[in-house]
Amino acid sequence: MDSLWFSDICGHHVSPFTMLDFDQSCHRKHGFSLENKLVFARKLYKQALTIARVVSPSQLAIVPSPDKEPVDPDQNHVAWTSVKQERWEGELVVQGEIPLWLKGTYLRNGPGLWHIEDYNFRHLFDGYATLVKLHFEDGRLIAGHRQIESEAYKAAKKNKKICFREFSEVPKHENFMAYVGDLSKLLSGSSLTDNANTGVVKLGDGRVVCLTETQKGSLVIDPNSLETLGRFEYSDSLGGLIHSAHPIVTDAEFLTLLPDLLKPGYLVVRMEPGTNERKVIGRVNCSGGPAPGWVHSFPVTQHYVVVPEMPLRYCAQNLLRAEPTPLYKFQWHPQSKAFLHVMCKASGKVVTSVEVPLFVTFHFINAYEEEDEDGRVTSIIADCCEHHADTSILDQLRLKNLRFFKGEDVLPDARVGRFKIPLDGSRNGKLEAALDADEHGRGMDMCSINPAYLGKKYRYAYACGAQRPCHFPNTLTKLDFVEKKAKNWYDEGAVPSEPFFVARPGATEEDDGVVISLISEKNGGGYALLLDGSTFKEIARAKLPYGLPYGLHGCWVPKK
Ligand SMILES: CC(=O)/C=C/C=C(C)/C=C/C1=C(C)CCCC1(C)C
Ligand SMILES: CC(/C=C/C=O)=C\C=C\C=O
Ligand SMILES: [Fe+2]
Repeated sequence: MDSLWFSDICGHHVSPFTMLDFDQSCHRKHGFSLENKLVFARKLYKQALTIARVVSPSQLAIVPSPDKEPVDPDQNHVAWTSVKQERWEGELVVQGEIPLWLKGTYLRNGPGLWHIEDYNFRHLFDGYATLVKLHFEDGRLIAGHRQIESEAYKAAKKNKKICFREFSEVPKHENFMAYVGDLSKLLSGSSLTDNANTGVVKLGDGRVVCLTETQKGSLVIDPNSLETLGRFEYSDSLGGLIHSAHPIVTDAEFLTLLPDLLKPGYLVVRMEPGTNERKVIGRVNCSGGPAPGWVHSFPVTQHYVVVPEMPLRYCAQNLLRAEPTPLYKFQWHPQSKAFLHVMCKASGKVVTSVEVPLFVTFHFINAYEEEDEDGRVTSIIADCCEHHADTSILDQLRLKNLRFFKGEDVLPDARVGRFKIPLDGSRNGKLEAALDADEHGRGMDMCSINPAYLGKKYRYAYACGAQRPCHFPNTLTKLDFVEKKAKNWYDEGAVPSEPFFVARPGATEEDDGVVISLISEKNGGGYALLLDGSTFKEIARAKLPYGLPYGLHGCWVPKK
């Protein structure tokens, strides 16, 4: 398959995967007419025939495959069970005390529906998005959840089958012609999902947007009713089909990375509040590999954007496959090495690109600049939830693995990986654990910080850690990078979601605030939990009428 190349209508030889950027690349080079599109469609058809000759039928997914995942109701923790109903809202009875200063709505997004009819999805990341809200006011708590009405979700419900390409699921085709049709839709991007199931952000202008890794999966929602209001249309002509699922969002800007699959690299872009137009800050070329590394997230300092180039790279042939590979749409290229690039936010210049030890991360935690006594920036520190350069965590997040826990200690080890990037022209950066990983049970992911410390030297982070034996992060942990200690919260059999820090208005201490998490209990129940940001002790909890599935990332919408 590596030798399979498409040629675009302009005669450029490009890999099938770079054709995903077809609109962008051809437009840039030649403009884009209807006539060109037709010529392209004809060529595409011929190329699909070529692919069909070299790829086995199971890889093409023409034949519906009998790949239902077994679901054992006794083993099925509510965290990994589809949400019970489309929507619900109600006031919760609070045990303990919600601080009166906590006024606003915590929103949490995540993949909450993992089946259509009797077809069960395979991977945690495939589920249709469920948005949850916790509205705090006057010590009271109103909760609710609602399915996000993406095109992918609506089409699946209407047609009773998967209709778009999800993280690991691919629509099944009745026959070869249907496959060819779908292939062309893949290349134009129209068959990609808009299932915005990863995160939710509040833009500086107040709009609230749910996101995933496809750009079309940027959906505006109403933070009160949780209604899906429509697609967030980027008004620029930057093109491309994918972006980082975790933009950096402040009241002043929205920064994100657009991987360039045609000429391996990344565009660093910025969007101002009140606009839908992303403007290019600069471009980074990859230092290794046949394709850019997966960029689920990236960190910034006050003056720089750090662009990670992981050896886990986007992969053309895995994208075309219908049956998931252990690394899904990605491939591990250790020989291509790992790099971190540093771009100046003001000028767009790449000030350094350093090789670093191989790493695997979904989530960067924060980054900051280190200065010498004359105030010159000498290096950058960038922290992430690092999986010891082991990609097996991706497969561990298959629903089959999450649902069948028999008490074995199978969660792969993770740590807070701390990169040190020298700015003196040296070619290599360092990677070490920021604290002993035993402090948090060698589980580490789903992090948050006090947002006032974004890009600045910071002391605390909140994340999910592990109490072993376990198969998934099952604790909430507060990390102290000065004392190199962690405080852990644990409830036997419970699956907590990302601890989200909200600062007390007027606070001067970094950890003065509360930490919010939603807990899925082993008995099928669930509750909202508030911990004190400083002591990390419980201050309030409120039982939900039924347990909710696991969720990913959240945001805070303060009450105006
Ligand atoms: C839920 C989560 O964290 C990640 C979701 C990732 C998705 C939906 C990725 C989708 C993709 C495609 C459908 C095709 C192109 C590659 C890729 C961005 C992985
Ligand atoms: C839930 C998760 C990793 C857990 C590992 O310990 C990763 C989620 C990634 C997407 O947002
Ligand atoms: Fe994420």
